[in-house]
Amino acid sequence: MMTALPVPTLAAGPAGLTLEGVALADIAARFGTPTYVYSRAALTGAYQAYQKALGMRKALVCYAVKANSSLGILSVFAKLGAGFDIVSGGELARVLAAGGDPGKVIFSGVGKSVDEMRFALETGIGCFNVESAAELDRLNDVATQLGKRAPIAFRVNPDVNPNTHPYISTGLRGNKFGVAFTEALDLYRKAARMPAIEISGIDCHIGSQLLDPAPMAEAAGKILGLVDQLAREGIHLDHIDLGGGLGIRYRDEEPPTPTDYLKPLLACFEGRSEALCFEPGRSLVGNAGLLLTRIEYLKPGVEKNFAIIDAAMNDLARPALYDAWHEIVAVAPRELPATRYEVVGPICESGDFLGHDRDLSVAPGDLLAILSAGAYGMTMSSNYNTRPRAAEVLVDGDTVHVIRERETLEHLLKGERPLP
Ligand SMILES: Cc1ncc(COP(=O)(O)O)c(C=O)c1O
Ligand SMILES: N[C@@H](CCCC[NH3+])C(=O)O
Repeated sequence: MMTALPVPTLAAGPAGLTLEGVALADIAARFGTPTYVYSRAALTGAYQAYQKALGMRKALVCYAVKANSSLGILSVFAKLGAGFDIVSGGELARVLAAGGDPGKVIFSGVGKSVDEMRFALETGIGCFNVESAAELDRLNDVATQLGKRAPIAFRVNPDVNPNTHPYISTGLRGNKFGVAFTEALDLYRKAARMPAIEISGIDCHIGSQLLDPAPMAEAAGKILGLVDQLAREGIHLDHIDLGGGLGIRYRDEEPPTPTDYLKPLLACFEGRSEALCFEPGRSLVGNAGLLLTRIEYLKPGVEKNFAIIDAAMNDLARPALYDAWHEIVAVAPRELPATRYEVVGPICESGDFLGHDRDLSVAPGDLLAILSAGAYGMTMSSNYNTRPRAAEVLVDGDTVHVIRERETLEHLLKGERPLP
């Protein structure tokens, strides 16, 4: 059964589940619960799968920081030589604090503020992915004031349906992201005349949790047509950024490997001189992490039985937000017939569930592992119900590093004051 689980370094041992050989029960005893637990070997393996798929191609993998922005995770990728895709000044500060190379940073996002542009220009980031005409004007002004030139790519919206959840699809005409395909040529012409703008590339990202390479290959074909048209006008690009989006297995999905996903894209760019760039998030971290939690109570109900755990929607929002499925397994299943449970947290919302109808052989106090929680888990967590956020640890062979201490109530109340 364990080989069917999506976390590559998770295994069943005599003392229950282990990650890279370290017992999850020991981690819970040392650090408490709820705790996010990551595997360095799994992070490294996921990054290397991209490197292998890219082979000798001139290419840069820019990890999408929004998927998991903890310094410990960023430092693993920085040491591997990755670039970073950021969407805020805060994410840039994190990349720098983790030892990332600013020259390998690309800055995406539809709402860059003047302060964020200034910070990024002063830091010397690799490229701004510009998402509107107004942003281009603002960037030209800010760079002029600083006496700098801003390297840019336009994020072009190719109007391709990625066949994913509507909340995480970004490349359709009706989305807020990027500049319209039909508008792109004129914007490049305008940018080419701006003194503080340096045209560097083109970018496109159509959505997340993609399980089929075909929509991205269609988008790449459209982008390529634009690149050639620009070249005919004397506007030559150094790089082509094909975004992120490759999906992972949460339940029974069969996502392509990076090699299979990139194959049709690389075929499009065969023999071309531009560097390629990718912005994967979920596929680098999603299955390298799990959320370790303890059952507080088992509560039989009239219609359903509830397993009430010490993690909640504030720790992992994806089930409540997207009705997303995360596999939930007992760390040390009991010799009991399985009971069907609603796995829920302590928050005062009926939407506070981590999983519906899960068959578990457990008793109160037992540990559960909520799998595939490495991406968009901690980064989307909150303090709702004044709940301190979970700790995070990273397993690295025999060593378990605390990469984020559990929040305390002092952290939560800091900066607030009652009226005098
Ligand atoms: C601009 C941009 N790049 C990269 C990503 C990373 O996507 P994923 O985590 O699906 O690889 C996202 C999120 O969808 C994004 O908005
Ligand atoms: N937050 C989403 C992914 C959004 C991707 C960001 N562009 C998720 O948890 O699946």
